[in-house]
Formats: sequence, C-alpha cells, structure tokens
Amino acid sequence: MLAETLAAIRPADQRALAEARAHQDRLTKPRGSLGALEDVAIRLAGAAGACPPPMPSPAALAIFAADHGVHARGVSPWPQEVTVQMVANFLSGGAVANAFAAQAGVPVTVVDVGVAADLPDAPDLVKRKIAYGTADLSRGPAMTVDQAVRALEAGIVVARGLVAEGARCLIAGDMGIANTTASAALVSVFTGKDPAEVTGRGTGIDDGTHERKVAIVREALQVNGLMREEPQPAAVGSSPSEALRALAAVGGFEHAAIAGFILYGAAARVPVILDGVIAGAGALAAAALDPAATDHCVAGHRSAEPGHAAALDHLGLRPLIDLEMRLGEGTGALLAHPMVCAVVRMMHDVATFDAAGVTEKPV
Ligand SMILES: Cc1cc2ncn([C@H]3O[C@H](COP(=O)(O)O)[C@@H](O)[C@H]3O)c2cc1C
Ligand SMILES: O=C(O)c1cccnc1
Repeated sequence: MLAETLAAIRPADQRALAEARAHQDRLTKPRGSLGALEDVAIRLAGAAGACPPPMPSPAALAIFAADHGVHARGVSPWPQEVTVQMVANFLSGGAVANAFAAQAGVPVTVVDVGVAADLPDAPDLVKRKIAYGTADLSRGPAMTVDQAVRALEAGIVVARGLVAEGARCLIAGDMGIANTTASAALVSVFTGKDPAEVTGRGTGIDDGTHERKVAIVREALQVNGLMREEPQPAAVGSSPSEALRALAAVGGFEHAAIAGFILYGAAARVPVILDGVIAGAGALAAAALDPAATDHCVAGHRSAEPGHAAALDHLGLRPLIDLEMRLGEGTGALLAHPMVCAVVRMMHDVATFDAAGVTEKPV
C-alpha cells in the first residue's frame, strides 16, 4: 500500500502554476497586494493540476495519538496517562481542537496508532494500534521498520477513508505526551541540524530538564547510528529505505501515521494543511520518502518549538500564522483553514480587470 501510494504522487503541475500566476495578475487588485497569500493560491493550483484549484472544503481533521518509550527519561512534565485522557476528551468534544474544529466546521476523527492503554469503542475513534507505545528511542530503535510501515499505512488508510467520504482538504493533528522529543530527533536527522538547535521545551520544562532533553536527543541519534560527522551535510533521506530506517529509529507512531496521511493526500491531490512541530516532523519523513509530497502541503502555522522553524525552512514552506502557539492537536492548521479557503475562493470569484471594466495601472 505504501509503494502504491508513493507511485501515485506527482509533483506540482508547472502549467497550472504558470496559469495561476498569470490569473492572479489579471484579478482586480494591485499585483502582489495579497502578499504571501498569493503564493498559497498558486501553490494549490500546482498541487491540484488545475487553475483555479478546487475549493479545499470540506476539510477533515485526524488526530493521531500514541505514546513514547522515551517518556520514562523525564522529557515531559506530564504523566503518560494524559495521552489516553486527552483522547477521551477529544471524543467527548472537550479539547481546544474540538472548539477550533467546530468554529471551522471541520469534523474530528481520532486515531489510536499507539496509545499505551486500551480504548473503548467510540463513533469517531479509529483503532489502528501498532503497539502500546514505542520503545525508548534513546536506547535503540523506537519502532521496527515493519511497525513504522504499518503506522504509515494506518495514516494512508485514514486519509483514504476521509477523502472517500468527501474531504477535499486534510488536516493532521497529534496527541502524544513526550512527542516533542521524538519530533526534535526527527527534525535533527532529516535537516542535519544539531539537537541543541531543534530541541524545544514542549509543554514547558525548566532549563535543567531542557538540557537533559537535548542530551537525550543526541544520545538517540548516536545509539541509532544517525549521528553524522561535522560539519553535517543535509539530511538522511537520500534513499527511501534510509528515510524509513531513520523514521523507525527515532520517530513515534503518530509521526509515521502523519507521514502516511500526507503521502495519501499528495497521491490523491487533496491538499494537506500542516500543524506544528509534530506534523512538521512527519512532513519531513514524507518528503524524505518522496520530495514531491511537499508540493501538496500548506504550512498552517509556525509553532514556538525551534525544530518547527527548522523543519519548515528545510521543506521550503512559509507558515500562514505565527502566534507562538505550541499546542498541537491540529489547532494551528484549523485556524489556517479559512484563510486557505479564502484564497481559493478568490481565484474562483474575483473579477479580472477586463471583465469588471476596471482600468489597469498604465505600464
Ligand atoms: C493537557 C494537554 C493537552 C495537549 N494537547 C496537545 N498536547 C501536546 O503536548 C504534547 C507534547 O509535549 P511534550 O513533548 O512536552 O510532552 C503532545 O501530546 C502534544 O500533542 C498536549 C499536552 C497536554 C499536557
Ligand atoms: O508544535 C507543536 O505542535 C507542539 C509544541 C509543543 C507541544 N505540543 C505541540
């Protein structure tokens, strides 16, 4: 299924990109007046292979939940049970993601890909548990390659189901106590940046804990044979099998599932709005498996985690919103969704200078 999805991915369509650029310049507004939003409209046309691109609506949010063996090393101030407790909270509609999703008119699906507890059945819960949490990435591989592939395929299956039900925009969220540690390790591995530059404070840790978290990320890279010589060249991921091995070594089940979710969106030409550092790390893994996947992504926001900026830089994505948020769950992407819809609607609805009889600026 992974191979099939990868084989279906096409990069941005150059003709649609050119057409969208030309169309933007004919609309009744001064050229460039919508700033970076113009690039989003052009990007979506390239991704869809059509100008104007289809409306990215309705959207669907999938929150991928999993636990992390590295939690045992004290990298998060929160107990591990908060993961399963928050899953229950998402399912009863009580989390920030539910409020933002309700505001944006986006349905929420929760996917258990590796929570360290059993969950009762619920209408909006998809059960695809690979294991009861990953192994500790600072002592050896967090997942086997087979587990990573199964998590990727869980993301593919969920995206495929949502698109089959009519979703025309995919939003990936995450829940997993300690997952900013795995995110930092993935960002370091895929961007070639030092752990000290990309490891943040997650839900909020003091200086001493942060110092230990950086050391644990470094240890994870060393133990898993992912530390390169100085100066570090760009990124693991020169081959898909190397990318898969790196994802399995230091990722989480939710990172792998988010990567699969992105790959399916790219294959189906349904745009994916990325959230914070966890989704960003998943997007790096997806890009290492097929660089063309990034053409189908929009960066919803930039989180306060330093690794997120590094991930977005590496992917060449500019975030739409930058409000120092650091929550995850898909919250930043949900806020960006109406903006993405607005720019696509503009491509459909705004009159050209010719059609509206508005005089263009003399050249
Ligand atoms: C109540 C609560 C709700 C959350 N929603 C998302 N996260 C976010 O914080 C966690 C990552 O941070 P760290 O690596 O520091 O543990 C993830 O679960 C992420 O989704 C939450 C965290 C908490 C505590
Ligand atoms: O960037 C994020 O999404 C994030 C940051 C801190 C904690 N949880 C999520």
